[in-house]
Amino acid sequence: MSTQAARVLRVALRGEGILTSPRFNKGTSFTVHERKVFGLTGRQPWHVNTLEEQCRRAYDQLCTRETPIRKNTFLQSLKDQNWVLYYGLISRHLKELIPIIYTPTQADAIANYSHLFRRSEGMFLTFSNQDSMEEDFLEQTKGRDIQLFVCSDAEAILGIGDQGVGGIGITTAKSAIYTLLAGIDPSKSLAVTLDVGTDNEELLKDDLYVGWPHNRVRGKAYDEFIDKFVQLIRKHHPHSLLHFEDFGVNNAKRLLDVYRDQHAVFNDDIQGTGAVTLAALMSAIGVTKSKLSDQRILVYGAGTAGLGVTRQLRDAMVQLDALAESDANKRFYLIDRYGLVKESLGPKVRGDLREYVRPDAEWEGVPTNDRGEVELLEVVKRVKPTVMVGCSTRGGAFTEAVVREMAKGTERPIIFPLSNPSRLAEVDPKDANIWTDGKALMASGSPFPPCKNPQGGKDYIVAECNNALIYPGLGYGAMITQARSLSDSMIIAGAQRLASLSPALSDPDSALLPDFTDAREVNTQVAVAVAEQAIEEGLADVPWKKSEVHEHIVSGMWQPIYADFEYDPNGLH
Ligand SMILES: NC(=O)C1=CN([C@@H]2O[C@H](COP(=O)(O)OP(=O)(O)OC[C@H]3O[C@@H](n4cnc5c(N)ncnc54)[C@H](O)[C@@H]3O)[C@@H](O)[C@H]2O)C=CC1
Ligand SMILES: CC(=O)C(=O)O
Ligand SMILES: [Mg+2]
Repeated sequence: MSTQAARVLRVALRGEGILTSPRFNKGTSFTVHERKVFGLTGRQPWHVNTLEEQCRRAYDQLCTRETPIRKNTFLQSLKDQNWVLYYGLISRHLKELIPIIYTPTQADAIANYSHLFRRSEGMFLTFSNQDSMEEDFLEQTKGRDIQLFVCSDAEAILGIGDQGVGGIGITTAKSAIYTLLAGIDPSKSLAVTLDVGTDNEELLKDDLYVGWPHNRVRGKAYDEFIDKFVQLIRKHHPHSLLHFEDFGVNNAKRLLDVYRDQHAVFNDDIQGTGAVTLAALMSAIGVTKSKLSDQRILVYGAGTAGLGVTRQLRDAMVQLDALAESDANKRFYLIDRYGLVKESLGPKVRGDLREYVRPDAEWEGVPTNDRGEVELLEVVKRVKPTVMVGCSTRGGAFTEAVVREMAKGTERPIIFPLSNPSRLAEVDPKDANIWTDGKALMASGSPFPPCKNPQGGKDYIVAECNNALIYPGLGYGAMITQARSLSDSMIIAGAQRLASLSPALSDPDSALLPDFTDAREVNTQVAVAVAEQAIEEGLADVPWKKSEVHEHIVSGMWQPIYADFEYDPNGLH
């Protein structure tokens, strides 16, 4: 039982004020005593409901909404009304409802943000208003103990690209996942959209677009705007964690590198995706009984996530298999929109991919397309990859020919189509399962149904390899220890802990990662590993021994349970 059940909060709001505050509203669950004290007796029907009853009613209402996007809108509206009920309901139906509030459905909600708009949530910092940025920032944060900022400039939302101000929908979703899976108190986190304009012509043409209708600001002016925001966080919330989400490929890694020595910052698409993919791969090589450094890894889509995955796997080969970094780099074959990343592409290749550029000599005699590029199928034929990871946003790119070719070169092809939402997955796991005769070991970015075993026997559960399975724990482990930074070793510790929880460890025919039904327990374990590592490395700012970490992690988690309220004019509001 949570310690929070017996919590008493002193609250300054009364009447309509408390009923319209999603943080404090309990709807029909206000007690008779609270109704008297807070002026609610005449504002509520007579019956006092339990949270359980409220959840049943809300679930019945949700079930009348027939499409995922209508369910998403219903849940958003519930979140605007009552946080405990919203989180309580989703916690009771985690596996069913995470795809509604997160990928894949949230992608549609974001793409239609200006048309679905009812009420704003989070903080909107707009380029054209930057002269008053500090004032606007303090309006929402002054006196609040904000421990987590989740921000996006919305240039690369999931796989659906530039979504302008609609990108607030990814930061609110990622914040909600922090609460659901790592118990972050929703009053202590803030979702922020950094509206620097958009290059999405559809949005710019739309007269209902609610963001700043201007082309994306870039270069020095962009950097100064972002810096202004980061310096506000450093000044007013020095111990908070700053989570970057879905920035464009030219900014994501660059901003992480600029700020990681100044503040505890985390880029989910780079570090979270890298960590969850490392865990899935460790689990897969447990099945194939091989080492990380034995793999030939093809990464299709060398953008933010592709590079994040490559670096994380490379660093793990160095740290866990004692490979020299230059040798580890050679285990990777990167493909982007211009084909294989190789020497003769010259300046077409982004600077941060340099370490993985393949020498031209290695590709002499290999057929190229009209533009002289080496395409995916030819790379597969030549390299015989043991692992193929997709982060390209190209739905269906792992064709039947590609997958069958891969299966010729390796006994158990490891195939991770990570692009979101579901329609952008590089291959539907059901097809890859058939084309490999059930041999493929798979994990996907969005949820997919289990695959039938072509030989009969039990279905193959496709693990959901989404950073949401690990980032809440990575972030919470850093936050609770007030770590000065989220180090690479803390991330590897989290990934190893996640891999140790894989069902495939005890049964090689099972999923490569734990199921999302268990995602809260999984993230708790990840947070413990991260916090222990922070203490070990001297990065933590708490006087705990490692043996005390678990207790602190669990007792620090917010639970969707109603506290008892007392009225206090100087209390919370
Ligand atoms: N499963 C997970 O946890 C995560 C999944 N993702 C997904 O990965 C995908 C990519 O995301 P980001 O890296 O943030 O985007 P990004 O835009 O930085 O990267 C996409 C890369 O794919 C390349 N690309 C485009 N067309 C291609 C083609 N035909 N062949 C090869 N490469 C091609 C682009 O040039 C770019 O470098 C998205 O669908 C996103 O939802 C991203 C983060 C986490
Ligand atoms: C999962 C995630 O972070 C993405 O698709 O961008
Ligand atoms: Mg993302």
